[in-house]
Amino acid sequence: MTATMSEAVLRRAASQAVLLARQSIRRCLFTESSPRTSEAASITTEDISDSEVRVKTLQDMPGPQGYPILGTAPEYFRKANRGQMHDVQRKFHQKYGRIFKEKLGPVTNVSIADPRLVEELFRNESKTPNRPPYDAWILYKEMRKRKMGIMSANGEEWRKFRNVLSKKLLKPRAIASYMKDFSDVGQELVDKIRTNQNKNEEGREVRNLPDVLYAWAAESTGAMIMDSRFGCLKADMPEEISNFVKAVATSFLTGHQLIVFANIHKKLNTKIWRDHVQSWDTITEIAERIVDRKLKELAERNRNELELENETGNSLLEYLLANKQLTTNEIYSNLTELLLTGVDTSSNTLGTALLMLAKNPQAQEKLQQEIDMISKNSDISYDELRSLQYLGAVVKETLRYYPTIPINARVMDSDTVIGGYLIPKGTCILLNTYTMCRDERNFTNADQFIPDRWLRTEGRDFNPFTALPFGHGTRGCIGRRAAETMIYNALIKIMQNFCIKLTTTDEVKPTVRTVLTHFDNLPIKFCDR
Ligand code: HEM
Repeated sequence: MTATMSEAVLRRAASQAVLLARQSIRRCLFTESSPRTSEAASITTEDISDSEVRVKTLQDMPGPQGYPILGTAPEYFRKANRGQMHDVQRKFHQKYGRIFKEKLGPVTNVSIADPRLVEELFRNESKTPNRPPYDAWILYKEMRKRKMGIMSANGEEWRKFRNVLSKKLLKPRAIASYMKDFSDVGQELVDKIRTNQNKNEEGREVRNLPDVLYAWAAESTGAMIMDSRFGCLKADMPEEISNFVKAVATSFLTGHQLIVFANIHKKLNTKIWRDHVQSWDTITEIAERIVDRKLKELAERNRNELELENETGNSLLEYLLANKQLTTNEIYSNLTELLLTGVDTSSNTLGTALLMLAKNPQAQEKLQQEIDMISKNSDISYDELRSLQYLGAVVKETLRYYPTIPINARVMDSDTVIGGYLIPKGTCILLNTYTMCRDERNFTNADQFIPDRWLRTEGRDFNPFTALPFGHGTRGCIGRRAAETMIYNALIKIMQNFCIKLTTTDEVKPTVRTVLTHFDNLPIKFCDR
């Protein structure tokens, strides 16, 4: 027991654990709406042993010893493990079990990889959950005196942003209004793929495919967030926009390099830090220019008319400007953070989905058959899109097989019991989505790509807390609906035009730099259908 934990806290925690154990048994045995899992369904009172009910402390928790002062940090920097944080964590879980602790320098993190523990964590969340701060973003914002946005803010400030933005981003009707844009951008992606195909090959590779997918994501997200068509996929893309797209990519890459020791990089003014600052400056400047242009345009329109429309009809930007709950500076910062978050995640998810389809020709054929049922020449509605079951299953299976965010995280804002351990307030808990999704105990044939497992007819037999690629709860991904809608639209257009094939038989390994990416090696080619 650590000195900082009072008896009262421990007693409260112990009774919390007993209560949780009882609730968990009751839920599993009697509640229809609880996650149905073969494992959970077979839990009995005997499974909750005495040792689980008696609360333990962090000191009792297993975990790697690590090196003096540095802890396990060197493990992640070893050559073989670089960019493989998801796999290092998986191996630690294989050795130490479903919950372990590790010291990274002076900080102790806890990792979990069991859907029941994930559920426990989410059920204990406060109304304003926190993820670990993205230090590089925070340092930049402090330096330039910029406001935080939905990604970087915490507490009541975050809640205000979330409430305002959810009204537009989480409502199906609001997302449905972007269908035309997403479909048009999907067509532009197909055109760009054709332009960039190497002309002398049959089944052609595409030059700079990751950049093309990045540009697609910037164009789709921009259309939704900024109410602007940037022209990222056009041959005559303006230089300003080209710099903008590059800046978005640089900001994420350098942001990842700055995950550790961001403050030291800032103090020493290293190249990584300077590039990071430069990319944020570019993004902010362009984002602010777009918002200002819209503000001017709106000032010339009838406000009452605008306020009436703003629930569904108007774009996100018009809605934010009309509803006035956020200041102009808050709008700048929120739109920029939405754009930054949306582009990296969506482009990499689409890239990985294409790779999985290339690797699994049968799944690709089945998807093409479903898509061929819809007319090539008429616009598809949002409801029709959501009814394409196999398309949804392919994207879900891609995100299970290679979750784009392989490790989610929370910083608990009160002492919490998870898995029978009292975890002190302020501890960072890593939720290992990748590890859980590749665990045979959670998914049958976990190392195989089987979209059919997501079809309603297949009687899903896994715990929904195992595969949460968009996170969960009030802090879960606010762009989920938008991301799915833009990815579905892009896949429809691609499948209508091309068959995708692998260009290598070698093993293709992803790397993790906050997002899991195949952009360092995406060996696929596009053959005309
Ligand atoms: C397939 C693509 C995407 C994936 C896999 C993804 C995944 C995630 C995950 C795992 C989180 C953390 C959730 C949590 O903490 O529980 C998250 C948060 C977030 N995502 Fe996404 N995301 C995607 C696309 C997008 C898009 C397109 C946008 C913007 C339009 C977006 C905006 C955000 C924001 C703003 C947050 C922070 C929400 C908050 O703190 O309240 N995401 N995303």
